[in-house]
Amino acid sequence: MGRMTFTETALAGAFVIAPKLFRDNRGWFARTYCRRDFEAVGLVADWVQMNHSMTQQTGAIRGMHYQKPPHAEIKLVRCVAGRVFDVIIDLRAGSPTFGHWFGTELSAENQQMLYIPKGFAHGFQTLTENCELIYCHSDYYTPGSEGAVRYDDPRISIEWPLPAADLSARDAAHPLLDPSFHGLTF
Ligand SMILES: Cc1cn([C@H]2C[C@H](O)[C@@H](COP(=O)(O)OP(=O)(O)O[C@H]3O[C@@H](C)C(=O)[C@@H](O)[C@H]3O)O2)c(=O)[nH]c1=O
Repeated sequence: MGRMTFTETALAGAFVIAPKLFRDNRGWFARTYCRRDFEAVGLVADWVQMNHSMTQQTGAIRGMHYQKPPHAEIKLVRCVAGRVFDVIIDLRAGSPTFGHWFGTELSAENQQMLYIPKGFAHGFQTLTENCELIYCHSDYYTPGSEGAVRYDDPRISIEWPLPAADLSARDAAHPLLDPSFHGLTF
């Protein structure tokens, strides 16, 4: 049976997932989600929405986004064209890694996915032109519940691989984290 491999990151509950590619003369086939396989490692999510984005320019950053409770969501992210540096920030109140970030390369070539639990902000920087990401979400898009951390917030200090380019006006203008912010509680 072709199982994907799950590797927990330094941020507990967040996993890099590598699907097994079944290669043959035509190309390959891969299972990208299986409730049974996910449940076997304790990951339980009911996906209610899927999103797809395309980002043209190399170096572009989208993020760092989350939805506030009660609309906090689990996300599963995969890159299906190009290469991105995908980043999450642990914003869970009381987490031993609160405020820490983790980044990993997701690409159409490595077909890896990032499983992002509730309580994390997420974003990415494109490493090539024309990057496409596909997301599964466990909650509905709820505009009034959006939260964000600015990509260059000094309290987090994400090391982006390239100079930042082509942010949305909204992403460029997120306020810095308030010193009184001690995380999201559920
Ligand atoms: C996320 C989202 C956006 N939209 C609309 C709002 C807006 O007019 C347009 C573009 O939205 P944004 O500028 O928020 O797109 P973007 O900056 O790509 O937002 C995404 O960023 C990455 C990092 C994530 O993690 C995603 O969950 C999502 O927040 O699409 C929806 O209708 N449904 C959705 O689920």
